[in-house]
Amino acid sequence: MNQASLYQNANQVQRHDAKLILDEFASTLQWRSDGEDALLDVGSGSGNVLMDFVKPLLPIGGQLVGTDISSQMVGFASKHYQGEERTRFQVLDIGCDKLPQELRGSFDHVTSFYCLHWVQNLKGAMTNIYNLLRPEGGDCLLAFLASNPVYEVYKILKLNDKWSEYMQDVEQFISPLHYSQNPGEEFSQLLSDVGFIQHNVEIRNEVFVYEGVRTLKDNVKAICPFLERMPSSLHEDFLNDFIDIVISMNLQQGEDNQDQKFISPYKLVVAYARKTSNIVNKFLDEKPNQLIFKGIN
Ligand SMILES: C[S@@+](CC[C@H](N)C(=O)[O-])C[C@H]1O[C@@H](n2cnc3c(N)ncnc32)[C@H](O)[C@@H]1O
Ligand SMILES: CC(C)=CCC/C(C)=C/CC/C(C)=C/C(=O)O
Repeated sequence: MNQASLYQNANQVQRHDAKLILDEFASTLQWRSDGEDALLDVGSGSGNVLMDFVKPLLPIGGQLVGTDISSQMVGFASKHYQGEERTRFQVLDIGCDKLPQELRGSFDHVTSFYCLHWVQNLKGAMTNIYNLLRPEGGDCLLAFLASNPVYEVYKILKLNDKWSEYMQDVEQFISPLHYSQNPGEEFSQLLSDVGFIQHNVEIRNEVFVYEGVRTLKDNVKAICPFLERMPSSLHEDFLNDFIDIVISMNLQQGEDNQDQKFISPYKLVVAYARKTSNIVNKFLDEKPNQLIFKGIN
C-alpha cells in the first residue's frame, strides 16, 4: 500500500479505532514532568492519524517523528505537514535488522496504529520498538489486526486463475497472528521475550459496517497490495470478484444498491507496555508481567 492520497481518503476504520484507543490511553502514557517528550510513530502512512490524534496529546515542547517503510508515504506526509513544528517524517522498516543509530534509545514513547499486522517479523519489530525507547524507560501503545475477513477473501481470490499470478505471496500480507488460537497470549509472551516486563494486551472483537459497495471498494483499494501489481484496467474486475466473495461469506446486509451494507467482524490487538530502567528491573519480582495498567499512572 503506497498510494498515500487514496489511503488518506479511505481510512475511516483506522481513524475510528486510533481515536478511541488514544482517548482511552492518553492518561496512561507516562508523560515527562519537563514536557519534553519525544514520540516516534511506527507505520504513520499518510500521517493524518498521527497529526490529528497523537500530536494534540504531546506537550508543547514535545518532538514527533513519524516513520514508515514506504518512501511514498513518507514523502506525502513530509509535504503535507511540512509547516508543523517539532515534527518530521523518515523512512524506517520496523522489522529491520539494525536500527539507525540516531533513533536507538531516543524516545519516551512509541505508538503504532494499524501497522504491525503488515510485519511478518513481529519479534524483530517488537525488539526494535523496545530498543527505540530510552534505556532509562518509556512506553508504547500499539493497535493492530489479529484477524480480519479480508485475509480469507484474499486466499479465495488467489485460487482464481485470473488473480493467482499476482497473489503468489498472499501469506506475506496476512497478519502474523491471524492463525493464532490465542493471539493475546501469544503477543503477551512476545512482549515478555523482548524485555517488556510490564504490559497489558487485549484482543477486542470489533465490527465495522461499510455503507454501500463503493465505500467498501474504496477501502479495499486503499490497502490492497495486489492491485499495484496488475494493470489498472483489471482493477474493477478484481474488486467485483472481491465483493462477490464477501457476499458468498454472508457478510452482506440489504439487497438493493440503496441500502446495501457490508459487515466486517475483526479482532484488534490493543497493547500497552512499559520499558523499565535496568536499575528498576533488578528490584522487580521474577514474574511481574501480568500487571494491569488501566487507570494506573
Ligand atoms: C494501514 S497503514 C496505517 C497508517 C496509520 N498508522 C494510520 O493509522 O492510518 C499501515 C502503514 O504501515 C506501513 N508499514 C508496513 N510495513 C511496515 C514496516 N515493516 N515498517 C514500517 N512501516 C510499515 C505501510 O507502508 C502503511 O503506510
Ligand atoms: C467485509 C470485508 C471483507 C471487509 C474488509 C475491509 C477491509 C478493507 C479491511 C482492511 C484491513 C486492513 C489490512 C487494514 C489496514 O491495514 O489498514
